[in-house]
Amino acid sequence: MENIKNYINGNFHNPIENHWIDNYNPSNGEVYGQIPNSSKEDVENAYIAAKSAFPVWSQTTLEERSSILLKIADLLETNLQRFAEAESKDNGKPISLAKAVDIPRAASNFRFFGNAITQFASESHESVGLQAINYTLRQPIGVVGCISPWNLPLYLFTWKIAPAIAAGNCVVAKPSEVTPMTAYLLGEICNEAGLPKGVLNIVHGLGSSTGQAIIEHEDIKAISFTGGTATGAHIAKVAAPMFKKLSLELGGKNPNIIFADCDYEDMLNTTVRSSFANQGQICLCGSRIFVEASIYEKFKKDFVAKIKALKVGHPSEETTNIGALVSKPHLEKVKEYIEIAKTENGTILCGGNEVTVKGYENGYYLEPTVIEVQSDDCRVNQEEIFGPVVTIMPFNNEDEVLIMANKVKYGLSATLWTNNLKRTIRMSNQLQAGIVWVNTWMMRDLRTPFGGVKASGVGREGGFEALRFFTEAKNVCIKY
Ligand SMILES: NC(=O)C1=CN([C@@H]2O[C@H](COP(=O)(O)OP(=O)(O)OC[C@H]3O[C@@H](n4cnc5c(N)ncnc54)[C@H](O)[C@@H]3O)[C@@H](O)[C@H]2O)C=CC1
Ligand SMILES: O=C(O)/C=C/C=C(\O)C(=O)O
Repeated sequence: MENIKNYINGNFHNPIENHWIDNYNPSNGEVYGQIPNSSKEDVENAYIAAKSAFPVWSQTTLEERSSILLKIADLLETNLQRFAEAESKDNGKPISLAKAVDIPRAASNFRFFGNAITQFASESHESVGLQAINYTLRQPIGVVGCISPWNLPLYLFTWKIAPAIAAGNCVVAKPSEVTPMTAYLLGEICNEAGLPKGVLNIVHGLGSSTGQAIIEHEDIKAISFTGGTATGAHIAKVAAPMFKKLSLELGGKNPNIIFADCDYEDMLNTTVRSSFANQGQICLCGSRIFVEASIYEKFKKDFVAKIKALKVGHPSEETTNIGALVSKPHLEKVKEYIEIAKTENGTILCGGNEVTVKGYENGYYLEPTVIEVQSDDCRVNQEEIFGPVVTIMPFNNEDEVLIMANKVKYGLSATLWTNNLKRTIRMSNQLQAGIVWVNTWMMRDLRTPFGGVKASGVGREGGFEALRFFTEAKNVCIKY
């Protein structure tokens, strides 16, 4: 059994109340370890450690902070294989993906913010004619909370932690209870890199107990959260009366809009990825595919052929394209949507069934599923499924597809395939999304603002936006 512990003040602890949760391996459905279900007292201990570390950490020079973050990045890279294996086992994702994307990006998060903090500057304003000068300080907030989901476990956990500590805060962090393993391993790396005790504290447990204790804590002054929209709404409700700073990165139901004038092969290969990467469990996946009518039948045939060729298999096999879904309840949720599609006159063009992988019969495997829908209003086209399921339907013109693209409650990302420059600009201006990719998908430059509009969230992560979130601006006005 691979049991894990809380990381508080640089040490590893069992939960005070000795409550534990089973940790499942999605590839075979077996319990392979236990994780703490931490209580309010554990969160309080984490908070006390963070609070004690803050006076020194917040005054540590930028060079010193930077060098520790860069060391963590190096150590993650040195331990790539171990972390990738752990991520794949905990989450069900193909090990090839964890090795190529998840763990390298976690290292990049630390390296990026280790460098960014040395370039972060604030503004000054000369009040001309009033003989005064203003300068703005950007001071760390204090103790902040970081709560992350299960789909990109270490990738998203570190996307929050790295800017928080780079900016001089101390952190109480909680990874998803469904995928806690790499966050646990990160504690060891932080100690080895020389991160002072208490700067980062990691408490494990359920959202309703451990997570709730973090968001309810009066002195945890900011919460950075990625996860479901309903959870985000709940966090906003709890945090608002305490005037906490909030960054909420929530769900998506992103349109992938394909015009006939695109580079067809590039579009086709990228659309396979944007539909099914990570078993479709990325908030940025293009789960609603709209195709210009003149190429619809050709696209349908070519796309379905490519999807049928994807290999669903054990995550440890290098040839696997689609691994296991993260949990049994999640598999059941996704299957339910496939049934809903049938009642809505959707046509299952391929997939739709569970897959039995030899030797791993109890794993949570599902075929990548393409559903042709009759209308953009149906539930499978409106609700976040967050699994290997996409819908496709044709459109006739730009105005029509723009209306359909925007007619959902979400507004995270949109992908546009076209070589028409004027159309690109027109549509990018009007798409209701925080991120628009044109002729690409999930190309990430960590300096850019990242986040959504409408029910996809509040605030932006990435680059200096994240450093601004994790600091308070204080203006100083001096009359001379
Ligand atoms: N990145 C994204 O956009 C994600 C979207 N989702 C969507 O949300 C749906 C539900 O998935 P869940 O695993 O239930 O996501 P969730 O939103 O419940 O979990 C995300 C994180 O929030 C924590 N959490 C839950 N309740 C909390 C509370 N009351 N206070 C503080 N923290 C809390 C969880 O423990 C986890 O660490 C998915 O089916 C999917 O549609 C889920 C995960 C990631
Ligand atoms: O690349 C990023 O910074 C983020 C990617 C994905 C998510 O945030 C998500 O799936 O929640």
